[in-house]
Amino acid sequence: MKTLEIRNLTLGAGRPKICAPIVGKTKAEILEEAKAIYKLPADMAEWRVDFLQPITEDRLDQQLESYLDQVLNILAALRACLQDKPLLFTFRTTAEGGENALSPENYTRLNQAAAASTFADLLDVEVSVGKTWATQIIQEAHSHGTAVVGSSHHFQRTPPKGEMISLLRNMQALGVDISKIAVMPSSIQDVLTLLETTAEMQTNGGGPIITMAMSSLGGISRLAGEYFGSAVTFGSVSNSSAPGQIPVEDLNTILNIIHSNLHLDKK
Ligand SMILES: O=C1C[C@@](O)(C(=O)O)C[C@@H](O)[C@@H]1O
Repeated sequence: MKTLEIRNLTLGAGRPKICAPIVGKTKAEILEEAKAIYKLPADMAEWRVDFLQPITEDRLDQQLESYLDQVLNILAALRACLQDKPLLFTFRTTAEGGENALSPENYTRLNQAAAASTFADLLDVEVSVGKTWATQIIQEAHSHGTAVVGSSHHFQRTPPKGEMISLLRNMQALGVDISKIAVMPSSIQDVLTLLETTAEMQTNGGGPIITMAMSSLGGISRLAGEYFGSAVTFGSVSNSSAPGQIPVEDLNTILNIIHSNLHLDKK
């Protein structure tokens, strides 16, 4: 599998990297969470921008300019706070399980502004925004040296394996650097389908992928990335950003045990 270098991290090789989401509603809360993450064994942080209390909650699209100023101001402060830890910028839309919504045009403008600031190392781009918009974001991100995580979230179900593979491959064809899929399992068979998809993608030669089955039923998928081929696992700090996330410190312990166990045969 191709790997991706982000600052001091190699994504797609060795132990999965731990990403801690920041879900504060205000600048003060956001920076407090970033300070806590800086001290934890998290390899990187994700700012879930959709959790930020917008200037006028229901009229985000109309207030875009001031919203962009607010976001970029916080992004600069986050960059300083996290120092060398890579930062993923994510606006998760309500349609994909997030806390806020933007028109496709404004979603594109927000992500392009974040890329142009160069404060974030990676941008999460929901491919459901459409090929034209996604391509514009990816091009802008790459022109500033910002990597892109293509994403697709299924909070109601686990799609069949063929559908998940097509989704992940289509993201790769769009030119993203990492492709991610999150699904909701309703049985252990769904979790196995997700793991099987991950293992199959690992051998297809594309870039790194990130997969998870949400809720406690899917817990194993957040731990077993080194076996099946998921490059990053999201772990909670005080509040989680999705069902089933495991606290960062527990994740670190378990991932380390799995990693050393996997290398026992080589000793
Ligand atoms: O896409 C993901 C994965 C996630 O939904 C999870 O299930 O851990 C958590 C989100 O914050 C992140 O953007």
